[in-house]
Amino acid sequence: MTEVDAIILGMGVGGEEIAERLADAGLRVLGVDGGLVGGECPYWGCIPSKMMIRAANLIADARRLEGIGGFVQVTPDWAPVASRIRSEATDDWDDKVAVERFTGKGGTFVRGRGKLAGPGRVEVDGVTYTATRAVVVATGGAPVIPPIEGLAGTPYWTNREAIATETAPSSLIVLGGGAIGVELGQVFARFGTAVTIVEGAGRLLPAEEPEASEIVHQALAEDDIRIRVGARAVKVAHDGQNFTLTLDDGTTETAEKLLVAVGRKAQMADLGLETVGIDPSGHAIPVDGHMRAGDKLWAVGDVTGHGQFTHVAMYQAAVTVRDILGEPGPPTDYRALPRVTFTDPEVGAVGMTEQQARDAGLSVHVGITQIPTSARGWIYGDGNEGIVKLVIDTDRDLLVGATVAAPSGGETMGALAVAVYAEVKVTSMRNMMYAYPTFYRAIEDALRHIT
Ligand SMILES: Cc1cc2nc3c(=O)[nH]c(=O)nc-3n(C[C@H](O)[C@H](O)[C@H](O)COP(=O)(O)OP(=O)(O)OC[C@H]3O[C@@H](n4cnc5c(N)ncnc54)[C@H](O)[C@@H]3O)c2cc1C
Ligand SMILES: NC(=O)c1ccc[n+]([C@@H]2O[C@H](COP(=O)([O-])OP(=O)(O)OC[C@H]3O[C@@H](n4cnc5c(N)ncnc54)[C@H](O)[C@@H]3O)[C@@H](O)[C@H]2O)c1
Repeated sequence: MTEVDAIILGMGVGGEEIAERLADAGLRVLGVDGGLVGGECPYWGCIPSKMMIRAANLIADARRLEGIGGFVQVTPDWAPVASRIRSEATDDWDDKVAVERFTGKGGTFVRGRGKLAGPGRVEVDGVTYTATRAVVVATGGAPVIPPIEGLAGTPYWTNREAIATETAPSSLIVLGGGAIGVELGQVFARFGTAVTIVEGAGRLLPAEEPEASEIVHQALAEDDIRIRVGARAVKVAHDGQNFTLTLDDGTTETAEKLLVAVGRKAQMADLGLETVGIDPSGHAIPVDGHMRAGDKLWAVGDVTGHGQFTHVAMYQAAVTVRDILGEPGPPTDYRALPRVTFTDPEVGAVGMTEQQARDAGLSVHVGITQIPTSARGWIYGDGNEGIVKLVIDTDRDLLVGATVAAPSGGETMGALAVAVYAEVKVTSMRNMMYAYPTFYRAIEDALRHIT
C-alpha cells in the first residue's frame, strides 16, 4: 500500500504516540523508522539511564546508613545493571513488541530511513509513499560531535555506548557537564569509575539556576568526580588503550573511556526539507502552535527545538493528533515547561530561571530556602543538600519559574509546575497549608523569603 491517510516519519517517542493514536482513530497509517520503534528514550535514553541512576543511588543510600541505622558493606557490581537494561528496558535492543503494538492497531510499518519528497510524499529506499491527510516528521536528533582535533576516528562513546556498556570502565572523561554528563558521570563514579567532567561553560548545568549548578557541583565532588569547568578540549588522542584530552589551558586529562555529551541536534540536512519549502540549514523545523510545519505537514519532538524531553514530544504529539483529527484544543504553551536532571540530589525546574525572567523585563523578586534547614531536610540527614528557589513576577503576583534541587526534587517541583501553569496567585500560595514534615513544605519557607 503506497497511499495512506497519514505517514509518520520517525517512530520515536513522539512519532509512535501519534501513529498509534491515529491508527486507533481508524486512519490508514504508515510508520517509518530507520532504527528502533520507540526511539532514543527507551533504548539509549531516559529509561535505561534512570535504571542506572536507581542502582547508583541505592549504593549511595546504603553508604548513608552509617550513623543513622546501621552499617552496610557495599560492593558495587555493574553486571545486574547491564542485565536489567538488556532484559527489562530494551529487550536486548529489539523493538518487536513496539512494532507489533502498532501493526496490531492496523498500522503499516516500514523499516528504513525516509525523507520528504514533496508535499504529502515520503520516500523510503526508492519507494514513494503518499499521504492524503498528514505527514508528520518526528525524527528526533543525534549527538553533536565537536570538531576537536584528533577526536574523529577514536573509539569515543556517545550515550549509546555508555548505556550499552557491560562493564563500568576504570576511568572516564565526560565531555560536557549538561544533563547526560552529570547524570551518567555520577552513575559511573558510584560504581567505582574515576570520572572527570570537562564542561566548556563556567558551571555545570549552565541552562539551570546557578544555585542548582553549585549544589550539583558539590554533590559530584563528594562522589570524587574531578570537575573542570570553563575548560575546552583542543585535542584528543587515543593510544589504543587510553584517551588523552588536551585542554585550552595546556593541561591534559587521561582516561580509559571518553563520553561525548555536548548536546544533541536535529539532522536537518537528511530529511528532504527543501522539497516542502523548509530551510534545511536551520537548527529545527519551525512549527506553529498546532505543530503545523506546512500544508498537511506537522513536526513533533526534538526536531522542533522546543526542549529535548520525552514529555515535550508526548505533549506535542497530543496537540498534533487533535489537529490532524480536526478536534478542538488549545495551542502549545511552554510557560510551564518542566525538566528534571536526575542527579542525587535531583534538579527539578519549571518555567523561567531568574535570569530569563529579568531578560524578559519582568519585575522579578526571588525567594530561596535551604533544604537542610527544613524539618524534612534535617530529618533526612546525609544527602539532604538543596534549595527551593522561586521566581516571582511581582506585577502580576505570579510564579513564573521555580527550581527545587533536593532529594526527589523533581517530585517537589511538580507542585510548582501546577502553580506556574494554572497561574495560581503567590498570595494564594502563601495562604495554603503545607503538610509537615514534607520536602514540599520548604516551598512555604521560600515564599516567606521573597525579596
Ligand atoms: C541519555 C539520555 C537520557 C535522556 N533522559 C531523559 C529523561 O530522563 N527525560 C526526558 O524527558 N528526556 C530524556 N532524554 C531525551 C529524550 O530521549 C528525547 O527528548 C526523546 O527521545 C525525543 O523524542 P523524539 O520522538 O523527538 O525523537 P527520538 O526518540 O530520537 O526518535 C526519533 C526516531 O526517528 C528515527 N529517525 C530519525 N531519522 C529518520 C529518518 N530519516 N527516517 C526514518 N526514521 C528516522 C530514529 O531512528 C528514531 O527512532 C534523554 C536523552 C538521552 C540521550
Ligand atoms: N533528565 C533529562 O531530562 C535528560 C537527561 C539526559 C539528556 N536529556 C536531554 O538530552 C539532550 C542532550 O544532553 P546533553 O547532556 O548532551 O546536552 P546538554 O545541552 O544538556 O549539555 C551539553 C553541555 O555540554 C557543554 N558543551 C558544549 N560544547 C562543549 C565542548 N566543546 N566542550 C565542553 N563542553 C561543551 C554545554 O555547555 C552543556 O553544558 C539534552 O538537551 C537534554 O534535554 C535529558
